[in-house]
Amino acid sequence: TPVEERSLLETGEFTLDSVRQSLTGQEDTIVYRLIERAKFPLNSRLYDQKYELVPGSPVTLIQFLFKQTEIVQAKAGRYLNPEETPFFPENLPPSVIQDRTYPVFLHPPASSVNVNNIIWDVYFNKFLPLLVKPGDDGNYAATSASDIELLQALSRRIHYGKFVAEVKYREAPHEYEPLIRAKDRNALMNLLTFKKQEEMVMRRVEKKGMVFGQYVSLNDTESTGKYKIDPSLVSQLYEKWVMPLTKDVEVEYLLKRLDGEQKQVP
Ligand SMILES: C=C(O[C@@H]1C=C(C(=O)O)C=C[C@H]1O)C(=O)O
Repeated sequence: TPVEERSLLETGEFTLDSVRQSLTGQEDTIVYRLIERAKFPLNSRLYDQKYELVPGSPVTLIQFLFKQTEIVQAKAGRYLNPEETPFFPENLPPSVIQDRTYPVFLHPPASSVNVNNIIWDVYFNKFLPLLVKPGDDGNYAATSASDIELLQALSRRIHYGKFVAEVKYREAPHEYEPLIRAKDRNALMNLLTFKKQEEMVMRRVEKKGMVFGQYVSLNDTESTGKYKIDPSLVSQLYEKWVMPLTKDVEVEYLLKRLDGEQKQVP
């Protein structure tokens, strides 16, 4: 199996390289799911409580369906996996199946970082209107299923920042520790940022938007030059939100990285 497709929790080989390979594999999932969501129009009634699509409840239909989905998936053990972060963590039921155990790689006090409320807000208020055409086809069940899968893929990618941060910390603890103790967010952000890597990611996801978003025809000479989603929108999504939020997760994780750890004797 290509390394991009294996879970690092399976192999236990966490290095900056292997973590980046996992992020690369996750790009494929994100681009496929963008293409799937773009098949439906906005369907804004799903996201607007005033239509009261869930009778007698103060929540939007998407909130209702998302929470119910997480409840079912929690029973299957989804959130025992440290790569997964719930959007509605309150009162999730325990897993009903005998689950495998996961190796502990993350620093436990820092592993609970959760920015899903920000991902939710950015997705519905800023990004979705750019991705889809306006309108309402009433296809709420399929549209919400598509939103849920896409949001879960984005959340998994962004929260992978925890694994990235742990790897970077272990590679250079003496560089990180003073900044963590000083709670210096800006200096931490600078230390963990690799501009060249970010530019590569942006170019690659745009290319994936082109390759995965082609219209396939049996007639070789026929090329419409059109794509199922705008490839530059994919790199915009990464530049404006996915990478900055991944780095926020890295910073938040690092700020908690020394919690519960004994102070070193100088
Ligand atoms: C995830 C990393 O940390 C930062 C975030 C990146 C991203 O979100 O793709 C890329 C480079 C770094 O600035 C990394 O170094 O790979």
